[in-house]
Amino acid sequence: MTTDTPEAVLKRLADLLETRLPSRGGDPSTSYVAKLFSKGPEAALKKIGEEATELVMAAKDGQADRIVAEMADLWFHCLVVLTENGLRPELVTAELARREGLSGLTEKASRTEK
Ligand SMILES: N=c1c2ncn([C@@H]3O[C@H](COP(=O)(O)OP(=O)(O)OP(=O)(O)O)[C@@H](O)[C@H]3O)c2ncn1[C@@H]1O[C@H](COP(=O)(O)O)[C@@H](O)[C@H]1O
Repeated sequence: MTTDTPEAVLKRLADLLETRLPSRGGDPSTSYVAKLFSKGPEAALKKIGEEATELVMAAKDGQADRIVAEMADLWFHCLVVLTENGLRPELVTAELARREGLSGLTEKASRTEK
């Protein structure tokens, strides 16, 4: 298992995904990610739907190794979508950090009060 922090892994992968963008010369003939980008934004969104469904099935079966593998596929394709939109995983971890200590129930109540 890697000793990197999860954030370091996500940042490194995001850096790599950016090099696969058409604007950075990503080559669909040698790169899965460049090929996905070349198909347009719908392609990665479709993969997210597929991977989410596979994760649900793995979790229902309670198989730890499949849950981890399917979650990795899902996170990976979510990173692809972030990259396509010019966004970074640091924005997502910052948003999660911002929510720390704020109960989902409290947050929901504040929304319905508005
Ligand atoms: N982490 C991943 C990663 N996880 C999953 N995948 C690919 O995502 C796809 C998952 O789709 P499926 O399980 O549905 O398999 P499939 O039927 O072959 O997929 P499709 O052809 O239907 O899309 C597979 O092709 C996996 O190989 C990934 N491909 C790449 N990466 C990372 O992205 C980097 C850049 O990849 P390339 O752009 O290919 O060099 C790599 O070095 C890795 O770090």
